[in-house]
Amino acid sequence: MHPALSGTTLLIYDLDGTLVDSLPDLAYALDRAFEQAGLPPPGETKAARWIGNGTRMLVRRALLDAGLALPEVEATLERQLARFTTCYGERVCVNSRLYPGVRACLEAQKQRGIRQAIVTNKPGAFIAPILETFSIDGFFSLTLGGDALAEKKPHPAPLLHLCATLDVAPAQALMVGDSRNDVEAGKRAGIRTLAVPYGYNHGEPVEASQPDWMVESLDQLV
Ligand SMILES: O=C(O)COP(=O)(O)O
Ligand SMILES: [Mg+2]
Repeated sequence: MHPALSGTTLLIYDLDGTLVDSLPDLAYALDRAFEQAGLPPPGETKAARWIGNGTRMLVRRALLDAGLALPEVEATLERQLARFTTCYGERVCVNSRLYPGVRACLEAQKQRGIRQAIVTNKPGAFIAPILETFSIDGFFSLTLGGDALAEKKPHPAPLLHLCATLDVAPAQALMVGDSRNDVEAGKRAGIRTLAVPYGYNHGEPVEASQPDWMVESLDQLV
């Protein structure tokens, strides 16, 4: 058994970039929303660097990249976010994929009796359609979206809220994520952290955040 699992009674997964490669559908929706606004579609490569702090931040970063001045960004942000939300809602999980090893990892923890949960910065409404598409919704005791609380990762509040709700001490939980937001949130919550290198971390290696462990894929937790 991987050493990160010893003493662990709750695995908290990040969603985008950790369990699911959601970039194709996120980028598609962003491109369509920008076309509707008469702006150039940013494309997948750029979108990959902007994912991680929720959809409002994704759209905000894209508007800034399109060359809009700050007051213009602030003035159009809500309308552009609404366009994006509609486009994404229509096609949440068409070209998204589960990463290799995810299903086996979920099965293995279930067998071990380790509870599993999701804390994502993406809005909660999008979680269920994605989990249902891959038939993995039954593995999780609880899921928490980025709009559930006032604070998002890297703030520790969502992780602490989840632990309190499930009555698990932070020291018995393990945060599994792809980005500095996950590692920082875990550290600030007193939760051990494990990171995967294949997701979206603003174009930087997640090792720089010094997670307690790195694994190439979640197969290593089987
Ligand atoms: O929607 C995002 O920006 C990222 O979501 P995540 O927290 O699941 O990586
Ligand atoms: Mg992520």
